[in-house]
Amino acid sequence: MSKLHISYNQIHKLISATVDKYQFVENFKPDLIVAIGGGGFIPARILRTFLKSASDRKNIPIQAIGLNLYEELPTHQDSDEEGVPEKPGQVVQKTQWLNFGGSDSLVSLLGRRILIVDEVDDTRKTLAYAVDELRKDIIKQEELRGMKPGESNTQIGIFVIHNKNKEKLGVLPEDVMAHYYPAANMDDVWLVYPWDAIDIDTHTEKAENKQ
Ligand SMILES: O=P(O)(O)OC[C@H]1O[C@H](OP(=O)(O)OP(=O)(O)O)[C@H](O)[C@@H]1O
Ligand SMILES: Nc1nc2[nH]cnc2c(=O)[nH]1
Repeated sequence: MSKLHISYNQIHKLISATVDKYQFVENFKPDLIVAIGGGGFIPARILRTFLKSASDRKNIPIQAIGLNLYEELPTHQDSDEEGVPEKPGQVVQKTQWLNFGGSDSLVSLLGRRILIVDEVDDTRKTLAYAVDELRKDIIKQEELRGMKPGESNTQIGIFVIHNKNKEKLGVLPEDVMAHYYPAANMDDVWLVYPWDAIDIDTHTEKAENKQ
């Protein structure tokens, strides 16, 4: 599978341009970011900078969840190659989730405009899983408050740096797709992100040369 290196600068500028392009501070008005780790953490933090600057409001809180689908492919032991493509596993593994519901609850989801952030939408399995689980939590919280499902009018939107143009294995509900904001739409190549680089200078050079 061919690869494309992406630099920190390219990511930063893409995120900035996307906030302007979709005007989603005005259109979606996110008030809670849920970052899918590990790849969603750095984009979420950069995005928060531009959301704050566009809305002139205080920082939007970022909550973290951990989901894992991809497995490393075996490489030669003496290989020092970076950014080796991985293959998707069968099921998404939940390694970390939101803390809510009990008396020690940290996050109320009800009535929020939740923006899920990840770096890449590939097969879409991870995003579909995240939305599904989040919706279950919203319904649980509504039940706890004696509300019917959907009564709290909690909204979910999605921001990704890269969406790959390909057949998707995961399906997102229509109301979520209405607030789906990819910074860039890409061919189906393996994207090598700067946080996976061992040698960041070589990585950045390749990214600048569109390699
Ligand atoms: O659209 P999909 O095919 O579901 O792939 C997208 C997911 O794959 C990567 O996660 P990974 O499982 O590699 O975990 P990581 O973020 O910790 O690297 C990436 O961060 C997305 O969450
Ligand atoms: N780094 C990286 N992780 C992924 N997870 C799913 N697709 C990709 C990709 O193209 N690059």
